[in-house]
Amino acid sequence: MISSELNSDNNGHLILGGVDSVELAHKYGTPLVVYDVEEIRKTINSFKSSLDSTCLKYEISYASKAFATVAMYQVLKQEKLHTDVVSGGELYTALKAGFPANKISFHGNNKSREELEMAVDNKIGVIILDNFLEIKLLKEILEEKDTSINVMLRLTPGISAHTHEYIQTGQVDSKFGFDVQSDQDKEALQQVLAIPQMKLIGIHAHIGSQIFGVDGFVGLANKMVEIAADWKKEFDYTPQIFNLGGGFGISYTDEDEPIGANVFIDKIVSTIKEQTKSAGLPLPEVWIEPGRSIVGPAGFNLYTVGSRKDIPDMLSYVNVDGGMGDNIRPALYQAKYEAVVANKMNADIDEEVHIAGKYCESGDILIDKQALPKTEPGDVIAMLDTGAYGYSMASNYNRNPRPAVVFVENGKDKLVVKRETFEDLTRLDEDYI
Ligand SMILES: Cc1ncc(COP(=O)(O)O)c(C=O)c1O
Ligand SMILES: N[C@@H](CCCC[NH3+])C(=O)O
Repeated sequence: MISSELNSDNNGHLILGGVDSVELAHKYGTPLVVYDVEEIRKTINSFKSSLDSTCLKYEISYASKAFATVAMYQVLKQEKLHTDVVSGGELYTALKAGFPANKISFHGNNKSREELEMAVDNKIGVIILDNFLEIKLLKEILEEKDTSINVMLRLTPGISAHTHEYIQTGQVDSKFGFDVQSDQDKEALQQVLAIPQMKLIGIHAHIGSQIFGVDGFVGLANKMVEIAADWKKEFDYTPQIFNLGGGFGISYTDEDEPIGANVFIDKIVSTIKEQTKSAGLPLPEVWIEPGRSIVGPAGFNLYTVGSRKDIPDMLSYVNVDGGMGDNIRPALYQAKYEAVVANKMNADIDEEVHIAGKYCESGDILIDKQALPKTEPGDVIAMLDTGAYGYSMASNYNRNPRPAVVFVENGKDKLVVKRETFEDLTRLDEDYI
């Protein structure tokens, strides 16, 4: 979200979902994570309408690692989306939220026996198999329980997306999936086809996250058709679903130029249509797994300004009451963000500063250089586009409690995750002496 697109009232207060963000900061305290739910729904609908126009069968499976709480799964359920989970914890949260089990995909490069059993017992929609041990474990579980389940194979297609190396996943040297270059995909296919309790419904690949170019997705679509054609010829098996993962980039600063969902989808689908036609394959169902693009722009982290350090001839540090514990991304990926002063939206820009967190790490700088009006202790800073991989990657570093989360929509606010307390921090600790 570009700061010029933000709404403010006559008092110069930032308005989120029809609610005064400064009042939210006072009511719930800071740091506070706020989601504009209408923004989430709008993005979901734009994915839906782009996919509707392709006339293909499709599913949008929200990647819940981007932000997974009971309330979020309830919104997804209301919007009739699928979701993907990557751990027993995400699966538990989705089920606890009443999210339909048959719309859940389970990912992960090292799912435990317990996690696989949990997925089988709850009859989830599909397990996305990632490695040979998992095929063996799942086979044992299905035999023991005398039941069956849908599976897909996650393939490593050998495609490098242009993004931060920590969030690339499709290149050959990746911990995820069956390597296509060395024919692990064919070995996995043969193993799965020989297990009557596993119903292989499709193939999956995910090339990375925060991707701006369509080339990687077009390359992936081509590769999937190539793989499917190969499998048909050698094994007489044709996957009915192509799941192309997520990774659609968003704009954190004006350096980022995201391509609309419609452009990605148009390119992916037209490639699949052309290539399957020339390979003599039926049109598959297309699944995508957007995470960041659905929740990223809808999220805002609110902080209160505290101390300040001015150094001659250098940028000043404006220190806030949160930091890397509620948003690790700047420290981990050198991710860039923008911020505004939520109670001074109409004030003139006065200076450029570092916005620093309160954690005991020199690297805990939320924004390296931000133009702001002159700030004072007590001002509320709103960091924009923090909705993906912010709260979901939060930690208790320095024994700071994790923030509360509030949903806003149509002028109403609702606390959806309570702020952690100091008691929560010691709840699992045991005495030693
Ligand atoms: C398998 C898989 N699907 C979907 C996603 C979601 O990606 P993004 O949040 O970039 O859309 C990820 C994360 O990179 C992933 O690993
Ligand atoms: N956590 C990453 C993206 C997730 C990658 C998941 N495969 C980020 O914050 O950008």
